[in-house]
Amino acid sequence: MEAAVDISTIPAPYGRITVLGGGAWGTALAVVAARAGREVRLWMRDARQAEATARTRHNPRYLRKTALPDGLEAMSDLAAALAGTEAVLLVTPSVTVRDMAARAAPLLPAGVPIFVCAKGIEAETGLLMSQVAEQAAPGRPIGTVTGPTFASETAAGHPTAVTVACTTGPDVPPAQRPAARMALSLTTDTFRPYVSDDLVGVEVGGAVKNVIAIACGILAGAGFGENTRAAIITRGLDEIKELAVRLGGRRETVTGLGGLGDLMLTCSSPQSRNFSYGFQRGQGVAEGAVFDGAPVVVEGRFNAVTVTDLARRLELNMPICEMVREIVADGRPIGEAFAAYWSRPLMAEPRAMDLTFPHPAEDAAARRFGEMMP
Ligand SMILES: NC(=O)C1=CN([C@@H]2O[C@H](COP(=O)(O)OP(=O)(O)OC[C@H]3O[C@@H](n4cnc5c(N)ncnc54)[C@H](OP(=O)(O)O)[C@@H]3O)[C@@H](O)[C@H]2O)C=CC1
Ligand SMILES: O=C(CO)COP(=O)(O)O
Repeated sequence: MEAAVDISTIPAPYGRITVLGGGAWGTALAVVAARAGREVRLWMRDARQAEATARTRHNPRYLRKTALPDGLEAMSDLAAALAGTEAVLLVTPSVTVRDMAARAAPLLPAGVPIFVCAKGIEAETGLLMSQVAEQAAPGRPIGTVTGPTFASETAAGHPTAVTVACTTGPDVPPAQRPAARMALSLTTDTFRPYVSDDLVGVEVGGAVKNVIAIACGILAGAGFGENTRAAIITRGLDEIKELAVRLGGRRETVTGLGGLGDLMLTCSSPQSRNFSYGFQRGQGVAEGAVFDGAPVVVEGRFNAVTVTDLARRLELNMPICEMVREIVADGRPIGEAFAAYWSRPLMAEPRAMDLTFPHPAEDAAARRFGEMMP
């Protein structure tokens, strides 16, 4: 006989969810939540875009082919979007998270959780996105939904898995914890969330992988193949792990969906804006001419600086992120920056062995890469 399920252990999904940000990922998450049976309000800052979305049932600017399901309402009035909501997904670029959370806070009752889905680290403070939201909208659980998720594939119904993590009060039973409730609230036949209690670990993965993806893009654009990509992904994972652990996250979280999963996706697909930005730079396209000058959200370009600022403060060695910073922020020629990265002293894997030797072919590397890369 099958064991009876104790229904007190099953989380209650949220009834109404508000998504702040009508870009590609905000629209995709709103579609997922509506498909999962939630009543969804999708807030976008542009009134004309919201009106057209509501009228045509398609977002005219992002994921244009995706028909919006019943139960999803688009609007530009922030107070109306947040009225009566039970949980918020904040899905605007990382530089806007503090402002958006502060605008939402007075319109949200205490206790309504905010899940920040932007990937990054704040420039002025070195804080993770959940920590930024916690400061700007205190008095509520703060979490994230993250993982290897291209918006267009999620919206098209490709099987997609994410990690959901959230702060929780000490006495909250497992089924009432916001991460579990949000995971259930977003579950559909094709969208499968996992729950994590390591918010720091999953967020560090999301912030740093975009910088590593730029490095992979640059090297692919310069003509290097899969050996090089695998090396950068693996050494990039090591940088993510070091930062996550230093900030209080757990080592094993880094090999989950929000770490290795997202790193693999972003580092190996031209669909990624970060990879694609890097690819164009690696082919010799000048900084201002990438994406023909269009204002595309490339989080890693900005976060190469925020991540390395934080690493420097923590005295943590993150050489791939430093190389990307030199190229995208300091304007160092790619060949020179890569040669310097590649011909650093030889060392041990793992870092704990603490072993280094001078690189015997440093000058040859500088000549080779300096000649063949822009
Ligand atoms: N796209 C993806 O596959 C995924 C993206 N993410 C993350 O989600 C975040 C958002 O990315 P994504 O949706 O793809 O980006 P998009 O460029 O597709 O959309 C950005 C959205 O944010 C809005 N926005 C920009 N600035 C502001 C502001 N100051 N105040 C309010 N709204 C603003 C834009 O409005 P407008 O159109 O009016 O400019 C637009 O609706 C990023 O951190 C990204 O890394 C995470 C997982 C997957
Ligand atoms: O975060 C993403 C996939 O998980 C989207 O990556 P890009 O921002 O590089 O397109």
